[in-house]
Amino acid sequence: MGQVQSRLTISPTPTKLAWMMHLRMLTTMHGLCEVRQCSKRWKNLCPQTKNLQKCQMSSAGSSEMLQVTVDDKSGIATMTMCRPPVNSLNLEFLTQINIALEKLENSKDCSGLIITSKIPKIFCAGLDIMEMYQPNVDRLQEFWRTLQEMYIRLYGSQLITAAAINGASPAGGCLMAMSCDYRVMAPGYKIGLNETQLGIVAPFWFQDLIINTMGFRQSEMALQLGTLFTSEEALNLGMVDKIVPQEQVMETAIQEIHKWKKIPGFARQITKSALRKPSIDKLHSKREEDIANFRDFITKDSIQKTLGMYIESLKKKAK
Ligand SMILES: CCCCCCCCCC/C=C/CC(=O)SCCNC(=O)CCNC(=O)[C@H](O)C(C)(C)COP(=O)(O)OP(=O)(O)OC[C@H]1O[C@@H](n2cnc3c(N)ncnc32)[C@H](O)[C@@H]1OP(=O)(O)O
Repeated sequence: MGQVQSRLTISPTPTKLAWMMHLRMLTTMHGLCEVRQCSKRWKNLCPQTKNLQKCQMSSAGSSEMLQVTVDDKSGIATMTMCRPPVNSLNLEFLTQINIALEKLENSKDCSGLIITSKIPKIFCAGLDIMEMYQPNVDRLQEFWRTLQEMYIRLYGSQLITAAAINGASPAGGCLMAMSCDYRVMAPGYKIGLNETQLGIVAPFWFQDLIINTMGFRQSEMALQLGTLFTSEEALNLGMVDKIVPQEQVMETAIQEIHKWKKIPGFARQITKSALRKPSIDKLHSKREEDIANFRDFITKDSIQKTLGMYIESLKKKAK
C-alpha cells in the first residue's frame, strides 16, 4: 500500500507532441545536443545500476548543472541544482529541469522527488535576469514558455514532491518551492515573490500559486509589497511547512516523503489533481496570451531601464 499504485503517464497527445517539437527546436536553436544525448544516456543508465541510480544531465559547456539521483529502495529521486553562482533559471537550465521532470514522472521506479541545491546558502535566485535584459524576442518567448512548462509539470506532478530549501529562494525560486507538495527550510534565509521590488509584476499563475499556498489576504500584501520573508515568517504564514537546521533539511524531506507514501497513492494523486487542476487549466487556456503579455511587458523601454538598474545594483552589491 505504501507504493504508488498508478501514475498518470504522458501519452502521445498533441500536448506531448508539441513538447517534443519544442525540445527539438530548442536543441537546434541553442546547441543543446548534449541535453538530448544525456537524456538518452539517462534512459540507458538507470536500469543497469543496482541501488543508487545516478544521472547527470549537462548542457554544452556547463557540466552537472542538474544532478538527478533515484534511490532504488525508496523510489525517492533527488534533483540537485548546481548552476553557479546562484542557480538562476535560464532557458537551458529550465529545459534540463523539464526533461528531468518528464523522465521522473514516467519512471515506474520513482514515487517521490526532492528538489534541493548544491550551492551554499542559495536554493534558487529565481529567473536569470539576463534572459530578460536586452533580450532576443524569440528566445524571450521560448524562455517564458519553458518556465510555464516547469510550473505545469511540477505543480501537476503525480509524484510526492518536496522542496529542501537550503538557501535563499526569491521569486522564481519561491515559485519552484511552492509548486511542491511540501517545503522544509533552513533558518536564516529569505523566500518570497519580490517581483514588485524589481519593478516587475508576478503573472497571474504566480499569484494563484501563492494564494493557493497561504490564502488571499496575506498573498495580496506579500505580492504588492514584494516581501521577502525570513524562514520563520514564511513558516508562520504557511509558505513553508517546517524549519530545521541546515544539516537536517534533506533528511527531513526524505522522512516527510516516507510519511506521504503511506497514503494510498491513487487516492492521494486524484486528490492532488482535483485541487491543483483548476490553476493549471487556467494557465493552459491562457498560455499564448501570457507569453505575449510577458514579451510586451519586458520589452517596454521603462522596464528595460528598471532591469538595467537592478542588474547594476546586484553587481555593485557583489563587489
Ligand atoms: C499585465 C502585465 C503582465 C505582465 C507579466 C510580466 C511578467 C514578468 C514577471 C517576471 C518574473 C520574474 C520572476 C523572477 O524570478 S525575477 C528574478 C528575481 N530574483 C531576484 O531578485 C534575486 C536577485 N538576487 C539576490 O537577491 C541575491 O543574488 C541572492 C540570490 C540572495 C544571493 O546573494 P549573494 O550575496 O550570495 O550573491 P550576489 O548577490 O553577490 O550575486 C552573485 C552573482 O549572481 C548574480 N545574480 C544574482 N541573482 C541573479 C539572477 N536572478 N539572475 C542573474 N544573475 C543573478 C549577481 O549579479 C552576481 O553576479 P556577479 O558576480 O557577476 O556580479
